[in-house]
Amino acid sequence: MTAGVDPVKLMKQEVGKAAADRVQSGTIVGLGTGSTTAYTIQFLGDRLKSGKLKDIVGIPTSFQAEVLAKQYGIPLTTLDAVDRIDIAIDGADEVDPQKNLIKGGGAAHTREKIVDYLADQFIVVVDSSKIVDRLGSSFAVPVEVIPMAISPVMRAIEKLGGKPELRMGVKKAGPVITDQGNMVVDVKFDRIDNPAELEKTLNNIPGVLENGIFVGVTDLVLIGEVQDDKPVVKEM
Ligand SMILES: O=C(CO)[C@H](O)[C@H](O)COP(=O)(O)O
Repeated sequence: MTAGVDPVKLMKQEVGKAAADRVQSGTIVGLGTGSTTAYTIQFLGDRLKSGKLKDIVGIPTSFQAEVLAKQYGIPLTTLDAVDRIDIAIDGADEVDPQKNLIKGGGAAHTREKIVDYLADQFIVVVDSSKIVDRLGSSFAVPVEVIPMAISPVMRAIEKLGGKPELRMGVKKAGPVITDQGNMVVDVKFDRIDNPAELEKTLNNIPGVLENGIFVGVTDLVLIGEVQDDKPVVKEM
């Protein structure tokens, strides 16, 4: 391992690069959000610049992804201009053995779900700490809520047995505001037995825009691990 370099950062870099390696010229690419996909976006930009990759066009899943794509010279388009996405690459906060996910650690799960679900191939990039036996083991479920509905939604979630907490800003007074101008409630459940059912139940509460449970959509998970002091990428 390179002395003094954070091993998690190295794993994220390696896995971000491995995902970028799977993108082919002439494709429409969903660009995920977070610190891992930031490396993918950077590597895609490098490849375009060197000519190894040609004619890709990106669809960002957040303002962060859009800014990074512009910084690294990736041309962008919108869902109004294309009717399909070839490949989407995105991070996750938890991955279970069925490749179901919790996402939304960066409050971008609504746009991420739209883009990732539209892709012919959806690749998830994570470091090994994100792999869990059961969703909800360590991460709360992010739920994007329209601001005027915050109180009734939090009450409805409590009735479902969840412990909701309004996500607060860091270096910003008050709640986190999403790219859509909404708020995020992080919901801890004692145990999630049926992620597919919980995903639907949460989305049925009036005022909820989208939650961060992704079921049955992941094609491939690339997992960054450290082995013999070196970062390696495994597939699931
Ligand atoms: O869902 C997300 C943002 O809403 C991210 O993909 C998720 O939080 C993982 O981020 P990171 O790669 O920084 O660990």
